[in-house]
Amino acid sequence: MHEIDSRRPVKWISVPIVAKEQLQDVKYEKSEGEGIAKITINRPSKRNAFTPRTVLELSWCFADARDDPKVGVIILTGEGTLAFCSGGDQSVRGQGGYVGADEIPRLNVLDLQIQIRRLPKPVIAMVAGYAVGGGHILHMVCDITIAADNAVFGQTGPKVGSFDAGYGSTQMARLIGQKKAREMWFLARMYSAQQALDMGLVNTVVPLEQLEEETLVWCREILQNSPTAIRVLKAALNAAEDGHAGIQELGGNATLLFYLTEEGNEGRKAYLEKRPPDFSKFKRLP
Ligand SMILES: CC(C)(COP(=O)(O)OP(=O)(O)OC[C@H]1O[C@@H](n2cnc3c(N)ncnc32)[C@H](O)[C@@H]1OP(=O)(O)O)[C@@H](O)C(=O)NCCC(=O)NCCSC(=O)CCC(=O)c1ccccc1C(=O)O
Repeated sequence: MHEIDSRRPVKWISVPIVAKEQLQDVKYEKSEGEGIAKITINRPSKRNAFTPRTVLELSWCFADARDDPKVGVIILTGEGTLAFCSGGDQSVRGQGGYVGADEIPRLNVLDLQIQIRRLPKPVIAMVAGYAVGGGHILHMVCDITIAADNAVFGQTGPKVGSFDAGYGSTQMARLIGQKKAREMWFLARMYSAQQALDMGLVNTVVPLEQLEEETLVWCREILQNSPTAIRVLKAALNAAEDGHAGIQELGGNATLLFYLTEEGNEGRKAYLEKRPPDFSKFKRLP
């Protein structure tokens, strides 16, 4: 039998990181003088269906919005009035996932869902037209959904041979309850904006022509409130449902806040000054 030498030396090859490129499938905008970022899926001829490339571009934009200290709230939307997003682009679906230029099959929208969920700023889905399949899940993982009166919501997975057994199922059940979630997935029906509002799937419904105006009102109201309070509340609401990952997210916020205190800095300073830390002046509050 051929012996494998598991102690053989390794050869490390330096790998260049691909730099971010021009956006093709997504529009990324920021409001002048205000802390609002808008990310728009820009494939209206495909009802804003996403490919691996679209998802990658969305991820770049969300990362930028996360890192920009001037941004306090992010809008996710779709180009045009016919669709927010119609889910994975079935024309690039291959064996084992959606296939892009690199020919690797991916389900990278799952990473995007996590990125939105964990982003420490509110993400508002601004939905006109269809939010179906993976597009429906994207709006569900956003913190708030503002729907136009022409919005249509639904899961098509069981019709096209797909399903999301992650947030697409569990978060849906948290939002609308187990019975309704089973109905939505098993029957794969479409629901109007009003029905979605009645189920607790969206926060409000407004006339299509007022969609952006109303979304901006919500954004501006959020921006008037404490960013740290909102950040920790988002993490707390996630933590109750996300197990260890949720606690880690909430815990990260506690560490961040501690790093901002004199007590937290005393430990760091003492280490760098090669002296014992003096925590005696810090109160032990009840
Ligand atoms: C959205 C519709 C109901 C809109 O209907 P209508 O307004 O009549 O427009 P059409 O004429 O049907 O469409 C116009 C044009 O767009 C093309 N198109 C629309 N949607 C898609 C799509 N998803 N993929 C590819 N192409 C699409 C359509 O073919 C037309 O093109 P022409 O060339 O003009 O003919 C309706 O379009 C519709 O039902 N669309 C399909 C919805 C759907 O089934 N989506 C896929 C669901 S499965 C999914 O999203 C999986 C996602 C995923 O990656 C995933 C993986 C792992 C775990 C979880 C997930 C996850 O779900 O997130």
